[in-house]
Amino acid sequence: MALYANHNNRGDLRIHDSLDELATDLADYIAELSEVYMKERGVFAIALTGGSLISLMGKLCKAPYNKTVDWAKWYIFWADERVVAKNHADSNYKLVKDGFLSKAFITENFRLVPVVPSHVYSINDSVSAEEAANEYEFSLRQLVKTRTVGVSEISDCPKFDLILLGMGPDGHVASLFPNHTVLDEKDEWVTFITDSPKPPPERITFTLPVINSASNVALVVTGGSKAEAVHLAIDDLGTDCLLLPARMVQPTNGKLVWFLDKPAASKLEASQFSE
Ligand SMILES: O=C(O)[C@H](O)[C@@H](O)[C@H](O)[C@H](O)COP(=O)(O)O
Repeated sequence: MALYANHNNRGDLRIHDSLDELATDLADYIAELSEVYMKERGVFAIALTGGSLISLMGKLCKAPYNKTVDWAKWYIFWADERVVAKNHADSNYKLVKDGFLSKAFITENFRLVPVVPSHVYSINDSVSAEEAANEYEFSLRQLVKTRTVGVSEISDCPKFDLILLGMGPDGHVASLFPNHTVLDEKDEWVTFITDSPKPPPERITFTLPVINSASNVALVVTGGSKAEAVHLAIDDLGTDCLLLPARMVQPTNGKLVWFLDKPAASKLEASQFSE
């Protein structure tokens, strides 16, 4: 059985006994939001990352979601991407394509989960990290103008309907790593780094203002190696951990939800939970 809690300003916690249970809850959550924004805006703008998140989203390609979700209205983005060729094993696009989109593209004879290929915004993999980030931001600006992606009420930032993030054991999210100057970026929507502590070194990433302008942000974090970072990102610990990237995820007008398994949640202060 899952445990649910609301932890002050650190969002809703959904803690699951098994990865299978977590994956079902995650698929329900994404499908529900997709329906809400389809009704409200006519489209659903979702940003993904890489990592284990993508296989945990796998249930969306199966019944009932493959029939109930209006995939043709989905617009898919990456909150971070490694600057490698799209067919490279390190590519977050390839991960999503193989694990999800290959089951999701409309082709002539194959309509399992029909996401429209032109609604999938992968990076230009034939230019430098800086150029790729600039081009990605330029595309986003066009889509914000047409409101395919919403716009924040309090800044000019894009307002994604949902940004899905993983978290590393060091507390990084997207390609926002601890103690990196990229955390201070306030003006750009999409920026680049060439010195990622986690390989490969060259990446593009949404900046914190963009992540924090989303309507919904979900952090999907599993495994005991993340337990300390989960504790630092969620529990009330004074000022010491305020610069942990995952703790800096604080949607201004949006909703934050944590999908955790029990090992990832094992160092959280326990008093807050109810079954
Ligand atoms: O490009 C990347 O490296 C990923 O986007 C990265 O931010 C990932 O989401 C986390 O490292 C968690 O990954 P796991 O869930 O696989 O541990």
